[in-house]
Amino acid sequence: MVGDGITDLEAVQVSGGADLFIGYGGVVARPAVAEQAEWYTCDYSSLVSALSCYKVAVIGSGAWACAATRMIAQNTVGQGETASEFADEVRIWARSQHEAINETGENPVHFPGISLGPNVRAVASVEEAVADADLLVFCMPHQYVQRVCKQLLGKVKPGAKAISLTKGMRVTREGPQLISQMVRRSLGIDCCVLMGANIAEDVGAEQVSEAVIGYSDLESGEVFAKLFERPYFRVSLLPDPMGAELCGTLKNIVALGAGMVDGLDLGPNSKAVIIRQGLKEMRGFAKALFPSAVRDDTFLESCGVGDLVATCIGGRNRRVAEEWTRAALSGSPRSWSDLETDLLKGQKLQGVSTSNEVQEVLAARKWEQRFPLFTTINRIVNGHLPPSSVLDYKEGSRAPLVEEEEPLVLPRRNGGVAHWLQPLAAVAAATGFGNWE
Ligand SMILES: NC(=O)C1=CN([C@@H]2O[C@H](COP(=O)(O)OP(=O)(O)OC[C@H]3O[C@@H](n4cnc5c(N)ncnc54)[C@H](O)[C@@H]3O)[C@@H](O)[C@H]2O)C=CC1
Ligand SMILES: O=C(CO)COP(=O)(O)O
Repeated sequence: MVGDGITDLEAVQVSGGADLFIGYGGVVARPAVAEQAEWYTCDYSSLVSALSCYKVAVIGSGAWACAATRMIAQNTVGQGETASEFADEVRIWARSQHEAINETGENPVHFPGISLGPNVRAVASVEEAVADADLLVFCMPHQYVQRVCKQLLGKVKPGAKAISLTKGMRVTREGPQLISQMVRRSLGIDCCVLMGANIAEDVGAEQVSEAVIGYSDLESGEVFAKLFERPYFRVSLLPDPMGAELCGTLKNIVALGAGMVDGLDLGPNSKAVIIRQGLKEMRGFAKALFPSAVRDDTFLESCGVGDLVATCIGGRNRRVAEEWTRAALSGSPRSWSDLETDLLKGQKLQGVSTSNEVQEVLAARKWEQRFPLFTTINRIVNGHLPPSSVLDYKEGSRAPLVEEEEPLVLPRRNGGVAHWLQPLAAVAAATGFGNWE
């Protein structure tokens, strides 16, 4: 309800009345109305543009979701009052941490010690988060996105735009499906991607970082670039959304290989072998899936070589794979899920399930030997080869897959029967990684 009289104020009723009263003082200015109205304006054009400014919802509240929310909130704070492009408030869907975020301003579990911003409001329900939002920022571990999309069917504002910060993919009966494709298909809205070398804690500490926004619709890409760009966060637009998203997804597999190299106590030369071959297979896989869409240059951007290097040096996939390798070599193997719980404290490991998903595609298309590093990492992850095989990836990709009970003949360099691989395979098989919710 918009009005200028005291009786107009009374139109707001809990049941059956107006939800909100906007006081208008452009013709007659009444002090009592100005005082009691939830929102008061004397200027019609600022009212119209304030009503039409973009409302933002972030779906997810993990480490990267919190760092992203913080950047967005820095860009939108105070904008609503000056009737600019974005509404001041940023809503974040936080399943279990909403009360803590609203009370303390930070997520004490996933992103402790970093304030998200005074204009951030956390909600417990994803439906409430997206209710009247124009810009939806999807940022959650990839295995949960499909379930959330199903929950949001019919709940998203028509004409809303989305962007996915999630790194991962799904394999359906029809073949691989990127997260942005899933959002686009299930919710019927445009979906860009933001990908880059973006370790959440470093972005939260405002260390200079860069990212690309992969877009199909330039107008959407430009809106999201304005939403994210900060002096410490450099955003460029890239007309190759699929290439960018596949880079972000596949580098998590390569980072597992880099962690294995660290667990084997090898140095930078050996890690460079993994990074170089990994980049080659990332490009090969992306171009094999989408030959006419994926561009070579994409792999030289922050989403490509940038993210690959950052994750192979400082990412969670690298860290967990290092510990997994050390445990395997010590003769007391630990499962991936056990290490995830222990080391990541509620954050999620994406590389193991992504490796299994990508391997499904490689097996279905008989591409295993075209992608020897991906294949070898997958066999190591599942306990069919020892971690030391990671650098012998050409041989590893040729090694026959064996049943868990059978003795395993190692690749030539190591020789002999891997007696310790049997418990390792059992531990790996018990991970449950690759299960979608
Ligand atoms: N953390 C990082 O440095 C970066 C992460 N990414 C990517 O962003 C995506 C999200 O990562 P983070 O925000 O770091 O999340 P995270 O790894 O910190 O995981 C915690 C999140 O998972 C959610 N979650 C846990 N169990 C759930 C369930 N059963 N159903 C629904 N949600 C559940 C939690 O609510 C929370 O939002 C991932 O795809 C990741 O690869 C991308 C760049 C950097
Ligand atoms: O994607 C990331 C950095 O860009 C983070 O990778 P991790 O999940 O391995 O930490």
